[in-house]
Amino acid sequence: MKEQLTKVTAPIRDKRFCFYGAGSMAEAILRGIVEQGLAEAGQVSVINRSDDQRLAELNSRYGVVIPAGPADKDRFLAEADILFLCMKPKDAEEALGRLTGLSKEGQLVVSVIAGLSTETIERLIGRALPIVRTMPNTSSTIGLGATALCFNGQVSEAQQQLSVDIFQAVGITTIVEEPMIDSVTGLSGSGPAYIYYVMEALMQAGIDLGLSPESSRELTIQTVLGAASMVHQTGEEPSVLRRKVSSPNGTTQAAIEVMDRHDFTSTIIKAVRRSAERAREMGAELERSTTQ
Ligand SMILES: NC(=O)C1=CN([C@@H]2O[C@H](COP(=O)(O)OP(=O)(O)OC[C@H]3O[C@@H](n4cnc5c(N)ncnc54)[C@H](O)[C@@H]3O)[C@@H](O)[C@H]2O)C=CC1
Ligand SMILES: O=C(O)[C@@H]1CCC=N1
Repeated sequence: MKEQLTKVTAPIRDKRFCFYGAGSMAEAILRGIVEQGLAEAGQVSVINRSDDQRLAELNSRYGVVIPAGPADKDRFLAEADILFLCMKPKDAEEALGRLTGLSKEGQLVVSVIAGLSTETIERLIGRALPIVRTMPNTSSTIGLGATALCFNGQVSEAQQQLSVDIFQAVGITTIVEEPMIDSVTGLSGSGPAYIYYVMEALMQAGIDLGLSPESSRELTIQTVLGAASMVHQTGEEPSVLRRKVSSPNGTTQAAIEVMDRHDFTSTIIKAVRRSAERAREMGAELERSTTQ
């Protein structure tokens, strides 16, 4: 893996961005672009299938451009210099089919769709285009996202840098080879949900032990925030920090022994592997269903 440490340097003033799909990932990224000053809101358009209220909401929050009617949707798609594919995998075939005949030479396509390969995107659109496949996560919403990117052969160096700049506006970025995107999906794409799941369990445990729901919630949040920040700020390995919490024959050791007896580590590893495998399956299903 090659780390990308480049931070956003200059605003992009000469490009039009279009978000095709207006859900949580689209909002996370467009918010970063606008609020970090990477582009003016007037350079960013967003379209979805049918929920006009959702588009109005995005317009009022960030000032981004929304369509006045169906003709605008096609115009935004056709005129975009950078087109973000932000629909669910199940909607990709229909949505990408609409781009055939609309997409223009050299238009940069940036996909966040889990499982969908650059090759399948190119085939569904029906022409050779520069395509960036990414796997961000929902923490992009608050600028703490983790995004992996890979590029097909048509993406120029300037377009690679531009893509990195965009995702740097909402967190950290890493460039990987395309097969690794599925692994990233298993780790950091789905990862926030694993941590939320652990938090749900911790909160429940606190309540079971007699704490109020409010106290249990606050203590859980601060514990997770503090632990992640400790790893980040001290640079120490989690295993080292864990040992510092664990006194011999003390309370932490007693808890970890319970986790070990229930295969905590191997359960997490299996879960991440299954998520990555599911991403591959989803890609293969899409490939199969769209070539029949
Ligand atoms: N939610 C997450 O944690 C992550 C999601 N992803 C990927 O991001 C993509 C989007 O996910 P979410 O934002 O969570 O989904 P979402 O369900 O919140 O949003 C999907 C959007 O696509 C639009 N859409 C669907 N079909 C369309 C069509 N034919 N034309 C125009 N718009 C259409 C919908 O109207 C909706 O606005 C998915 O492919 C997912 O794999 C990637 C990383 C993390
Ligand atoms: O669950 C999913 O399929 C998407 C991809 C990564 C996170 N959420």
